[in-house]
Amino acid sequence: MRPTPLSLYDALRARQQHGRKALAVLLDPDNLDETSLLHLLSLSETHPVDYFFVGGSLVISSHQAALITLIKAHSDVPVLLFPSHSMHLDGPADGLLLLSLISGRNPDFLIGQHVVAAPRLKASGLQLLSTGYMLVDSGRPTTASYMSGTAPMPYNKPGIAACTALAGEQLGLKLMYLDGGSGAENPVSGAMIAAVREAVSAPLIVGGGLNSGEKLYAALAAGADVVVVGNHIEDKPEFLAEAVGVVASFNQVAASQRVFQ
Ligand SMILES: CC(C)=CCC/C(C)=C/CC/C(C)=C/CC/C(C)=C/COP(=O)(O)OP(=O)(O)O
Ligand SMILES: O=P(O)(O)OC[C@@H](O)CO
Ligand SMILES: [Mg+2]
Repeated sequence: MRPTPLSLYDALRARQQHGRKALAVLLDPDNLDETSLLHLLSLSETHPVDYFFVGGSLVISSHQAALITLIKAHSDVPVLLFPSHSMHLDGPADGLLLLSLISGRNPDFLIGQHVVAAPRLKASGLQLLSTGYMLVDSGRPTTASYMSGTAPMPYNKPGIAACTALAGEQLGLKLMYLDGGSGAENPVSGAMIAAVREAVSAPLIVGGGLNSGEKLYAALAAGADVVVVGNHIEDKPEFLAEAVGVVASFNQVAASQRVFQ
């Protein structure tokens, strides 16, 4: 009998327990046409990624569902919706990051959108991954903080991020996401990632402005379990090879260290 596949959450936990890091590529439907998506999917056959996240702060285009259908036709990589609004739920994805914006104090993004979306989410059959979403000041205003009407957490206050994540975990959120925001000038600091890592046991996703191998490596070394790259792969799809290489080499070194322990 074939074993039942692990749920998305159990697979993330299993990875984390084995010290295996993951790369998620963020696809923004507003910045992606079918030709560029097919190019990226063909690159990802040679350089396998772990997750596709799909989302953007507006989603003006109406082809999100068609893009996800195209991914599903060409790839087995799990697709997770990364919605900025309860309206952005279309497409045959595998799961959804059910974000509660715990760095902010806007009730609509803490619980309001979720109330509106709840019946549709229940009917969708999507695997829901409740996620404490934290926006961090990255040097300039970001679309996500503007659109959500919330102030990001100060860049140099790891303690605030740690207590925010801890409170989120105590409330039952299963994943944590530290985000410097799309195209962040400065990615979230290693000190903040390490403080959150220390405070909670939930798998930790980190993104925003990770546009070089060194920045990806630093986020992983500080304790990120999943690193997310959006803009830089949109601009330079060839960066996918380097990003995949950084995560793979990190995993290899970690595995060989375990053998010699
Ligand atoms: C309950 C449901 C279904 C949704 C909750 C929605 C919440 C709480 C969202 C959190 C706040 C927010 C605005 C998150 C943004 C997430 C996102 C898709 C970011 C990626 O978009 P960017 O790449 O930053 O945007 P642009 O490329 O458009 O600048
Ligand atoms: O587009 P970038 O800067 O890679 O950011 C990815 C994501 O974390 C933004 O929400
Ligand atoms: Mg974007």
